[in-house]
Parts: sequence; structure tokens; C-alpha cells
Amino acid sequence: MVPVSVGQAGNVSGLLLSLILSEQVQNRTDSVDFGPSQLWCHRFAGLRSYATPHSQFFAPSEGIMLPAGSYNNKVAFITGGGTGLGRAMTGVLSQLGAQCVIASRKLEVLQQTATEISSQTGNKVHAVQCDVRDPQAVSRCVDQMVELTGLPDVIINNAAGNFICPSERLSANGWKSITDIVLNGTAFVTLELGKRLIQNQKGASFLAITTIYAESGSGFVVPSASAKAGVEALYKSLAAEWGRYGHRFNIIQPGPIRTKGAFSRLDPTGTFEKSMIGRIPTGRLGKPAELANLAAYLSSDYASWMSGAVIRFDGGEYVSMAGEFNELRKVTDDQWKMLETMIRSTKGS
Ligand SMILES: CCCCCCCCC/C=C\C=C\C(=O)SCCNC(=O)CCNC(=O)[C@H](O)C(C)(C)COP(=O)(O)OP(=O)(O)OC[C@H]1O[C@@H](n2cnc3c(N)ncnc32)[C@H](O)[C@@H]1OP(=O)(O)O
Ligand SMILES: NC(=O)C1=CN([C@@H]2O[C@H](COP(=O)(O)OP(=O)(O)OC[C@H]3O[C@@H](n4cnc5c(N)ncnc54)[C@H](OP(=O)(O)O)[C@@H]3O)[C@@H](O)[C@H]2O)C=CC1
Repeated sequence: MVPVSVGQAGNVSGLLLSLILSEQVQNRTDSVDFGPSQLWCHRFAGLRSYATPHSQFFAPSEGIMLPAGSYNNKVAFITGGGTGLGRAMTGVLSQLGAQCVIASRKLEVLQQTATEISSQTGNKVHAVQCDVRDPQAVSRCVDQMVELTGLPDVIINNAAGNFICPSERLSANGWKSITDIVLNGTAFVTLELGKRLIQNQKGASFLAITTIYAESGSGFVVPSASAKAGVEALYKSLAAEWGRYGHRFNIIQPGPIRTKGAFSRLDPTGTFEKSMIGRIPTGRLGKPAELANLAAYLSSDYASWMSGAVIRFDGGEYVSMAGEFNELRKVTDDQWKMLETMIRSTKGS
């Protein structure tokens, strides 16, 4: 771990962005003393990752949490299981004994992940090509899964699309592309599997991966925010309606966790991460393994009484951004003395 000074976007095409951001970071440095002694940079695999010194209080435990064999004789279906968080969840479920089916558009990526995970865990991982935007493709994918493994015990709706874009630059097709993957894709997968499970009188756990801004909304990712909010409404509604068929529905809202898919589309220059870390009370990004442990718990029999739950999993970022006075954590002791004197000396209203 090496301390770094506040940097600049590294190329000419990033000049405008770097000017905007250097001003932002400069302001932060001036008023917050968020300088080299308080901002740390990990370097690994060619990637930078920032953290604050107090993140050492919150070191991630990345080992598998549930007892070995917790998923023996279970089948798990994970959309977007070939990459990022989906891949991490598949790895943990497979390690715990599940037979996994991973589905997304890029068959080669899925196959490579499937081979790597199953060679590590000794349990089968099946790769099935499926574009979740297409209900017929989803139906064919489920047919294929039934042939391979039978209907699943666990369904994780993790596939998503996203990019930052001012809404005035967004085309109708840009909107459709994101909302089709996130909201319609989750609905098609959930309805197709739900109906077949009901027909076969088989219970199951459904989990959706949304995001903290599903609750607040967020500018610059408006289709994603709208679609993720829709997914949450879908899952809370079905938790109420389909409990009678043995189905549980839960939601994880992750905060920032470094994956190529997310960060390449949401922070393409890598510059926003620095300011983001400053608002996370635990001072670091989440780890895919931490999310995977939570998903494994929520989808397991240990959580059989959990349904309709929305779990925010973000190192405290959401409440930190929401609280009116939270920026006051930047005030120094000397500044507090002065503020207190001013307040105490005020008489009357
Ligand atoms: C402050 C720091 C932030 C750091 C990170 C913060 C982390 C927190 C993250 C919180 C939530 C994260 C949510 C996520 O979902 S992350 C997962 C992201 N992963 C992916 O997006 C993977 C899959 N994505 C894709 O395949 C593509 O990106 C896709 C565009 C979503 C879909 O691909 P495809 O179907 O091939 O679509 P097209 O390329 O044909 O485009 C369709 C349509 O959209 C327009 N478009 C595409 N990109 C942009 C862009 N960057 N800006 C504006 N418009 C865009 C494109 O032009 C097409 O429209 P049109 O036909 O009108 O031209
Ligand atoms: N990383 C983060 O910080 C956060 C992530 N999230 C959520 O976590 C989940 C995983 O994201 P992450 O791992 O970061 O990013 P990835 O980009 O790695 O994951 C997205 C996955 O979705 C799949 N996918 C995209 N479009 C389709 C489609 N039409 N049909 C089927 N599959 C599709 C992709 O595979 P393929 O291209 O092969 O189709 C890919 O595997 C998403 O729901 C995201 O919204 C939420 C908050 C924070």
C-alpha cells in the first residue's frame, strides 16, 4: 500500500474532465485535508484502488462463510454468472456444493468461467447462452437447464446493463437497452421459472441484485435507476404473492464493488473513485467475495424465514450521502472549538 497524491486524468482526451475533476479534488483538498496522508492507493493487477487508513478497521473477510456442503444437491441459476459479481456468486455456491447454471449473451465467456470454477470446486457448472431481453430465448434457456439439471432451487437475477450519460443525450434505444436487460430481463426470467416451479410444486429462493440508488434515484444513470426500482417493486410484490408456492424473494443493493463491467461504464477514467471513497464511512470499496457470501446466505436454507427483504450492502455510503450534516466530519478539532464558541456566544434568537 503506498500513499499517493491527488492525481490527474492521464491523457489528452481526458483534459476537460481532468480540469473539472482537479477543481473538485482541489476543493476537497483545501477544505477537507483529504491529502496524501489520508488517501491511500492499492495497486494490483494494473488497477488502482483507493482506500482510507481507517478502512483497516474494516478489513474484508473473503473466505467462504457458510459450512461446507450447505448447497449439496441444490441447483443454482445465475444470470450474468460469467463475469464480475455473478462469477463470484457462482464460485461460492459451487464451492458449497451447488450445481450451477450460468446464463448470459457471451457463450465463450460463460464457458471459460464454467470450466475454471468447476475445475476448482469439483462441481459441475453449466454455461447456457441467453439474452434475457428476449422472452423466447429465456424459455429456451430454461428448457436447456431442465435437461441439464432440472429446475433450480436458487435463482439469482444479476445480469444488468448500465452506462453514465446525461439524460438529454440519451436516445430512446439507449433507454430501452438498459431497461430491457434490467427490468424486462429480470421479469422474463422470474416469470418463466416461477410458473414452471409452481407447476412442479417446487419451492425456490429468488434473489435480485439491484443498487443503492434504486431507492434514491440518481442522475446520469436514469434508465438503470428506473429499472432497478422496478425490479425491487417486482420482487417485493412477488414475495407477498408467491410465498404460498414456496418461493422467497430477496434483494441486495450493493454499493461500489470493483468489476470491469461496472467501472468501465461508470467511471471510465478512474477519476471518480477517489471522491467516492471519501463518502464511504468504512473507507473502501466492497469485495466481490463479501457480496457472494451475503448472496449465498440469503439464498440458503439458513435464511428460509427471510423474504421480501431489501439488504443495503454498501459500507455505509447511502446514509453517509443522505444525512444533511454528514459533511461536518471534515471539520477539524480546532474548527470545532471555534464553532462551539460562536454558537455558545449567541444569545437570543
Ligand atoms: C462515482 C464513481 C462510480 C464508480 C463505480 C460505481 C459503482 C456503483 C455501481 C452501481 C450500480 C451499477 C449498476 C450496473 O448495472 S453495473 C453493470 C454494468 N455492466 C454492463 O453494462 C454490462 C453489459 N453492458 C452492455 O452490454 C452495453 O454496455 C449496453 C450498452 C448496456 C448494451 O449493449 P448492446 O445491446 O450491444 O447495446 P448498443 O451498444 O447497441 O447500444 C444500445 C443503445 O444505447 C446507446 N448507448 C450505448 N452506450 C452509450 C453511452 N455510453 N452513452 C450514450 N448512449 C449509449 C447506443 O448508442 C444505442 O442507442 P442508439 O441505437 O440510439 O444509438
Ligand atoms: N459492481 C458494482 O459496483 C455494482 C454492481 N451492481 C449490480 O451487480 C450486478 C453485476 O454487475 P457487475 O458484476 O458489476 O458487472 P458485469 O458487467 O460484470 O455483469 C453484468 C452481467 O450481465 C450480463 N448481461 C448483460 N446483458 C445481458 C443480457 N441482455 N442477457 C443476459 N445477460 C446479460 C453480462 O454478460 P454478457 O455480456 O455475456 O451478456 C454480464 O455478465 C448487476 O446487476 C449490477 O447492476 C450494483 C451495484 C454496484
